[in-house]
Amino acid sequence: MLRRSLLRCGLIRIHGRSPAACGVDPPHPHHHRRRHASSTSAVGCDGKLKTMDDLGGPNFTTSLYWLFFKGYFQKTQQLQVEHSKIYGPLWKSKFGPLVIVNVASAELIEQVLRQEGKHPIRTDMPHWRAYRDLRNQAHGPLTEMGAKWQRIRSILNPRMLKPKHVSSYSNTINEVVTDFIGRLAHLRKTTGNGVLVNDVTGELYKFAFEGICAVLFETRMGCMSETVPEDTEKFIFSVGEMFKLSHIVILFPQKTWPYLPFWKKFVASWDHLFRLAEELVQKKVEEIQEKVDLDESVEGAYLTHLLLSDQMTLTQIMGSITELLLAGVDTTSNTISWCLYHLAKEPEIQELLYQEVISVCPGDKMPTSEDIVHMPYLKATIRETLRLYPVVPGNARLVAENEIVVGDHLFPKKTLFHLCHYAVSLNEKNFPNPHAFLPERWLRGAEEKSKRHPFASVPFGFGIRACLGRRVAELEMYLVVSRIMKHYEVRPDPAGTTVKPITRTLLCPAEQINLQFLERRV
Ligand code: HEM
Repeated sequence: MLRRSLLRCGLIRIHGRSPAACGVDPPHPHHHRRRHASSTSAVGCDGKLKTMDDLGGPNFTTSLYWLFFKGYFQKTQQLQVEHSKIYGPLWKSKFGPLVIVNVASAELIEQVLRQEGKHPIRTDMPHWRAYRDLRNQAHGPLTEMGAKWQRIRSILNPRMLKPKHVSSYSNTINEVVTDFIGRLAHLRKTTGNGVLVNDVTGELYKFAFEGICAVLFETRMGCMSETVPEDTEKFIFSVGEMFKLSHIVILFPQKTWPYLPFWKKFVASWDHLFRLAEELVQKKVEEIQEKVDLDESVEGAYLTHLLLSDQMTLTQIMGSITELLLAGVDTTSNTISWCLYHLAKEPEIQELLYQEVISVCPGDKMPTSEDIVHMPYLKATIRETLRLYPVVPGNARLVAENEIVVGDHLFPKKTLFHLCHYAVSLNEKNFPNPHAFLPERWLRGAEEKSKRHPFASVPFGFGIRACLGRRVAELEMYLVVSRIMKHYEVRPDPAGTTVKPITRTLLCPAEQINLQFLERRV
């Protein structure tokens, strides 16, 4: 039950594909013999396939012992590493009737991902869906499934992923970055003896929230000002509350939810999220209507496009926009926090970044997405951050419709896979000296890069259900990190605190990150 809840709160997918379509013949009833091995398979032509029963791994008691006695409950990313050392790249964890197959090698992860069906489905997320059913709200890209999910993605994808559209968000994001740099200056002066900024992750959370709202709603929320507007505070609080309660609600059987006190709070948090989204969408509708009435041309970015394109109802737009917002704040802000935390310890890397940024954008010139193309070291730095701290450290998939071959094992329908991205991207076979922060790994021509398995680090996922916000997130990260490097030399907290990662669905800093920002003398 507990593990099921952890997985449900994570990123579970259900996908199906006919055996022929995924290059796997139907198994022989007695001898599971594979005829068309996939390109990455370790099984020879005559190799007999093993079954789930042949797979090793901890039983329920052992798993509980690791989680609660050995203290890995909040370090499940590290549990991937420890268990893969004991059991190898493929093992099963049993939680009562629930069996999870852990996959911890780049080759095997590729095999699972390449057998993805036409409509991969994330976990049924019954608690999130139950709220939407209760309030007649629409599902968005995170919670929708099947053909309906595909339709949503086909509408949302172009303006989120196509480079020409994404680059048009540079100015909007740069405005938010300008305000963030101003906020850093203010915090240093008022609370940090002229240099220190406390809780950089919290500040970056507001930055990421403001940035994604500016892109999605084309509206500034005021998170960068000294006093954050009450409605915005409440929105941020409701997101946190909803995520926190999600973990609790899912522990109980669905039929008991209406009687649970925290179910009411959970519903109230969602109500607030949808209410604010509704207000913002409504405001935009009125703005557009006014312009239309005055015969003025209507220009705008994401939301305006969705409203004008008429492909979704207002309710559907709200459902999708709310979910984009939920997926797009903690992920980006945690990654930028980790990046700055590491850079603070690496003055030489900062110097290289600084030189790169000022050579492409001298003086007051703000970087655009076209400028970023000429900043390979910046891109490599963000990429290395995502390797060392994959915000989604483990991604799960439930193969619902057909049997699946992974390595030399044949798994039955409805097998739940847990893809151990953290263990793989920190394995020295894939990345020598894996704990070192080495952006060079990602530079074109790096010898190591050319030999590396393409699935050794896939921080945004892979395939048709991969991250919808990847391009926007990258742009936000490039713009904010490059401009911080231009203005400041970042140094560690003088208190010398070491911050370790923990898993709260996402990979988060276990403690507050405080950093010094020393003004660059130009
Ligand atoms: C550093 C930032 C980010 C990282 C590392 C990240 C990573 C991921 C990962 C690993 C997935 C699951 C992919 C899979 O299952 O294969 C995902 C899904 C998703 N992400 Fe992101 N993400 C980030 C930022 C964003 C942003 C800014 C947005 C919104 C604008 C966003 C929206 C989504 C959505 C909607 C999904 C679900 C897609 C679907 O199920 O169709 N993400 N993300």
